[in-house]
Amino acid sequence: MQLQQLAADLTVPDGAGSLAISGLTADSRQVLPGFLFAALKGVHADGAGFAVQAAAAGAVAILCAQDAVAGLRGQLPETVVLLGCEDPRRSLALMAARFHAAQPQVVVAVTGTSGKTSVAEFTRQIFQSAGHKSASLGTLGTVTADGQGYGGLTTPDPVGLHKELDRLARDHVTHLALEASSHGLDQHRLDGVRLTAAAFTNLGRDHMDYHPTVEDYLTAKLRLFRDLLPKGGTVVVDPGEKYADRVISIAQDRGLQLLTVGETGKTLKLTGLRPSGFGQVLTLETPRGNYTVTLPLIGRFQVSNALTAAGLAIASGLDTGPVLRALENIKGAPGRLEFSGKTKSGGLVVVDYAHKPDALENALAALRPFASGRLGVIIGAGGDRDPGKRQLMGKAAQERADFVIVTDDNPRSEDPALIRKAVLKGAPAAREIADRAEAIREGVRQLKAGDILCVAGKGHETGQIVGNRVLPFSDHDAVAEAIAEQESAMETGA
Ligand SMILES: CC(=O)N[C@H]1[C@@H](OP(=O)(O)OP(=O)(O)OC[C@H]2O[C@@H](n3ccc(=O)[nH]c3=O)[C@H](O)[C@@H]2O)O[C@H](CO)[C@@H](O)[C@@H]1O[C@H](C)C(=O)N[C@@H](C)C(=O)N[C@H](CCC(=O)O)C(=O)O
Ligand SMILES: Nc1ncnc2c1ncn2[C@@H]1O[C@H](COP(=O)(O)OP(=O)(O)OP(=O)(O)O)[C@@H](O)[C@H]1O
Ligand SMILES: N[C@H](CCC[C@H](N)C(=O)O)C(=O)O
Ligand SMILES: [Mg+2]
Repeated sequence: MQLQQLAADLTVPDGAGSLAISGLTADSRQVLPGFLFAALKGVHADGAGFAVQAAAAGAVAILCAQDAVAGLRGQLPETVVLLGCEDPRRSLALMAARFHAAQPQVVVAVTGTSGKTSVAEFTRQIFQSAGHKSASLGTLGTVTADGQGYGGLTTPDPVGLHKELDRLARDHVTHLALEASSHGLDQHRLDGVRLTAAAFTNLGRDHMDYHPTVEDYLTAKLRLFRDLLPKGGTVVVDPGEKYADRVISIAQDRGLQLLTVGETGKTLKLTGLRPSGFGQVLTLETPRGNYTVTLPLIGRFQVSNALTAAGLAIASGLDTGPVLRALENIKGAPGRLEFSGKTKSGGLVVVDYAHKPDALENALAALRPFASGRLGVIIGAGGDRDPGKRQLMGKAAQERADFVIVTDDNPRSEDPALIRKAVLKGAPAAREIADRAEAIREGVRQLKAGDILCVAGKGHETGQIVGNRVLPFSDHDAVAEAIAEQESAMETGA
């Protein structure tokens, strides 16, 4: 693609417009001959410091902040075109959207502290049930009816994201639901995505290592509604959620369509809710009539997630009746309150991805009614992530469970003992078992008939990040092994 097409909204230096660009990247290590390299200021490094390496690797153009142009000019060969701009992250994303131009016809996005993966997955399943070739994209990677692709970040970098949207569209995927993380929104990873509708789930404690204040965290999330959703788009929200008023006022100020769900919602108004076996029966008032829906999932929060997903599907043009019928066959996202095993003694083990205080409270509250005996939980906290949430997670676990085991999650570059210590501050009565597999074994050993054990924090993950190595680890596998070991010990009378 020619530089002038790629940089349609920027001033391209004289004579450089016809320069052919063969690819884009913000990582000098990924540059190939003919590439444009975007020099971005990051959390750890300044990309401008890698411009010389990028040029040596074959970059023919460099996108950078306007005030970096003069400094870089002297360091680079004359032939390398320097493209200064106000906001290089935004410009890179818009370029990526032009370079990888195809997108599914309908793209919806969801943001919030918890529930993004679940809402994106439910929305995909509803789209699919209406006969549309569909995908979801987020923490689980790309999920389609054919299976799951590799996942890294919740919201991929803009070049990777637009490449994936282009691939999906070429693969005839017409409907896509994607997760918008606060990091992704703040870093303009989603700019250039053509959205039909956007939803807000909730805002609780997370990522206070990255966002200086809750207001800053909320502001990042609100970008989805303020900057990314175009005029004519629909905002889906439960007005009863904390901070929903901020989302609604943006929708009103910008004249966006508003679709509200939940007890005080108008389009999908929840008028009744009762448990039924391992599910819940919802009664709903809608402009298309009243419905009774049996949701095959437990937990009040899954009701919110299901209604938000239904709202996104309706905002995308699907009919209310079939959308609500589709909820009756919805499957929970992998690793979210997922049944993982049953011990011979009659205890149940559930794997859940709660790794923030609110999520943990909600997951344990959802399980409590099903525990005729004790409710136990295994928790840890990730390294290189918001340290302030650790003690609060410990506290939530101690308050809501009958026994707590504190173990390692993904320590990353941190000392795992110090992470556990912070969690234990909130749960002084907990047992500490560093090794996650051993913690799960011990949790399983504790189970008697009617007890439930919730293994929290890692959900669908298949690795444990220790330092910069990813060691194979799956909570589901560890649970299966612990149950099998216990059974063979019982058989041999050990
Ligand atoms: C803190 C954070 O979000 N960092 C993201 C950010 O990196 P950065 O720009 O700050 O990186 P940096 O290391 O400071 O480097 C600055 C620039 O120099 C470049 N560089 C660096 C070294 C080199 O040799 N050459 C080179 O060109 C880098 O490519 C980068 O462009 O932009 C990168 C590209 O988009 C992301 O990969 C990276 O995610 C890191 C790996 C990460 O761990 N992010 C997590 C916290 C994250 O984003 N999580 C969210 C939230 C999850 C949720 O709760 O839902 C997610 O969406 O997954
Ligand atoms: N609407 C909700 N409100 C509160 N907690 C929720 C909600 N939905 C899910 N949870 C809890 O949060 C955990 C993570 O859910 P999910 O993966 O859907 O959220 P997410 O926003 O995608 O999280 P992440 O940002 O880590 O990707 C679940 O396992 C559950 O414990
Ligand atoms: N998307 C989340 C994943 C956290 C998963 C948890 N197991 C941990 O490592 O903290 C994050 O990047 O904060
Ligand atoms: Mg997610």
